[in-house]
Amino acid sequence: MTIPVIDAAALASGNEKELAQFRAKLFEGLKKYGFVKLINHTVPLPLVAETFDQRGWCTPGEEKTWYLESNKGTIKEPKFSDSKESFDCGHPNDQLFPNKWPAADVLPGYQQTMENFFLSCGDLTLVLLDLIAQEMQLDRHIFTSRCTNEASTIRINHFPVVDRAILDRGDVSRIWPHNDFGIISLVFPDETPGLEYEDRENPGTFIPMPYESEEEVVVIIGETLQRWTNGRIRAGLHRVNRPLDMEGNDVPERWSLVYFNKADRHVSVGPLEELLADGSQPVYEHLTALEYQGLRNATHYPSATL
Ligand SMILES: O=C(O)CCC(=O)C(=O)O
Ligand SMILES: [Fe+2]
Repeated sequence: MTIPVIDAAALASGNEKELAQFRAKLFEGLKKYGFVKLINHTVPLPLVAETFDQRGWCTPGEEKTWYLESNKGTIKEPKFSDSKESFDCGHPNDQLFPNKWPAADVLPGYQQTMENFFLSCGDLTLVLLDLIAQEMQLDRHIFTSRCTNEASTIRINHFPVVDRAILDRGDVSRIWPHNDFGIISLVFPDETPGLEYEDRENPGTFIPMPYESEEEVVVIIGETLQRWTNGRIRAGLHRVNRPLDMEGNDVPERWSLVYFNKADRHVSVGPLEELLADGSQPVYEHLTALEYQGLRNATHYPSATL
């Protein structure tokens, strides 16, 4: 089971024939595996590199206080914890949970880079959602009419150097197996191996996602798209492990950038009517995206407030 690497150049060129081929491959890969990798996508590579360079938030010491206050995600559980720290932020104009930024002199340029990265990734996700809808013979805006990216988030994950014995003990991992909650996610990993996807032919076993170049982005189906489509497209279960072929005791440091594209907070994450038109019974209940996020956070992060 090998995740396809798909050339997305047609997104920029707009060539109709190439776009139709891209659309078909995108849908086929996402449906079969829950994951695809794209190259020649529309997020500018210098912007990805610039965002990776924003590692100042991770400086040990007091400067981190602002980040810990703004962080919505990192909650340590006593057991089965993730050995990582992360910075999250949302849409630049999010009114409900406004972003908190460090003072400009603490991390110059940080806010601007994060906002640019947010908007660029957001644009790509909306284009992909329209293409998926078209390939399913649905109204092309069926998903994007429910998603303005106002509730979407980006996360910079930092996996510090850790003693291999701690990870091998079995109660701490880099990230335990999970589905992302949103519609689709974009993951930009660094070159340190670690991201693994579930082998659907052998449930419960995971396959390392090969890293070929900094030009690629991994697209992952999230639970909201699974629910909207009443299970026709399934979320991609994944985890972050240590590099399998490493030597020595120190598991090397790793970074990743993730864009979680999420449904607008007031919309239902239950099956869409159009997906039940063939008479299939709804498999998921209706609740709003905000309620769903709260429910999933409570499962993943029992002490989280959001
Ligand atoms: O670090 C990665 O490669 C993936 C991160 C991830 O799955 C997440 O943050 O939800
Ligand atoms: Fe994830």
